[in-house]
Amino acid sequence: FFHMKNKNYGISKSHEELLVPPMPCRAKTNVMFLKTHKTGSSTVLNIMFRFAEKYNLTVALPADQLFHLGYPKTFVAQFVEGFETIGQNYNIMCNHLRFNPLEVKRVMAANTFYFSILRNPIPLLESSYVYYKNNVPSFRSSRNVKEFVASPTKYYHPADYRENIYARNIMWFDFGYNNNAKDDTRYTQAVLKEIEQNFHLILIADYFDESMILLKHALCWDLDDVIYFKLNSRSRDTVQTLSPEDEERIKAWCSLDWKLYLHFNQSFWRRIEKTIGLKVLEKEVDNLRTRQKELMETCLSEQEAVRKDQIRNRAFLPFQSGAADILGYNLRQDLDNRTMRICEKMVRPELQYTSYLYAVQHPHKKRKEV
Ligand SMILES: Nc1ncnc2c1ncn2[C@@H]1O[C@H](COP(=O)(O)OS(=O)(=O)O)[C@@H](OP(=O)(O)O)[C@H]1O
Repeated sequence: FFHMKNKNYGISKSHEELLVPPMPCRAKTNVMFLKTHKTGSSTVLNIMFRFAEKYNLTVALPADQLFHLGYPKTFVAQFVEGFETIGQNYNIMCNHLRFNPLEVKRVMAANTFYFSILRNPIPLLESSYVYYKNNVPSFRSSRNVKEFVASPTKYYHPADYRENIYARNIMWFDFGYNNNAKDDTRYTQAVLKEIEQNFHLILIADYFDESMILLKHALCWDLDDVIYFKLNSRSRDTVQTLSPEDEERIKAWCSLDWKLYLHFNQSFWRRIEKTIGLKVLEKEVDNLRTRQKELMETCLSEQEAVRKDQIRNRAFLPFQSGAADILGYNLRQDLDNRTMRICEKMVRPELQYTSYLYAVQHPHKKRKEV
């Protein structure tokens, strides 16, 4: 896995790069991704699964018929298929789980790289509302997201805390903390510090391409490893609009997530400045988008995601939920076998990919039914 860290920069090098000779680095293959909800995390999971396949890595997959690692229960090692025999020898872990560092460390090697992704809590709550409309009591009992955020306590009751996790500070919850905790500075500072200690990198979904470049550098991966097609997005007509007042209400209602987001958004940009710099970032983001466009032209019949009822092959139909129309892709039918394999991986939704890898890694177990 050795290659030069700067090999994808192209011909024109920045002043800084010429002064600092590129350091050889080794691609990290022990990686844990905390998959947060409605943050672009299915797109990241697809990147992780493709990397795992490329290098024949062992993935810590959910046991038996589950598609998540025990979520919303706090993670324990027994949620991983084969843990009793495989022990602390997994390379990749990226299915949904509620973070619990000591138990995750029982599964992942000591030199594992930990990262996660956050999204602005305002579009996140709207996305969550539409997606979990039928599952979450406080969403079910309100007419739309505007009505919910106008007076959340009218719909959000302590008796339903467990079912209501998607309605308040969901990222805080995914990281393993109490999403109904009092927003007290000493407490939030302590949590932020703990997350900083547990994770090597926190990405920001609102700057997804910049995040992929930072990830590529941190992991010493190739550009092609972080090329993606956007997965799990909604048709525009299932997105509900929010006013500036609604946005302020969400910041107050999800204040723990808001603090989390502000903190790591700042450290994300500081990290970029300190490592690759904005100039290199911009150039690499351009490269990523060019490569992504090329691959979309190669792989797809339509050059974009299509609505659920337009997806021809049901094997590529993403899981549908709530009031959302989750988009997917149609592959071109004239692809040669090798290209077809590459393209299939790019568009394979989370559940189908989890089931497929499970069948490959645990051939004697019953396949997960999607
Ligand atoms: N590349 C990229 N850039 C920006 N945003 C992206 C990207 N990929 C996915 N998304 C958006 O993320 C939302 C889906 O998130 P998840 O995949 O984490 O959802 S899930 O919890 O696994 O169901 C979903 O948001 P909404 O469309 O607002 O619902 C996706 O559109």
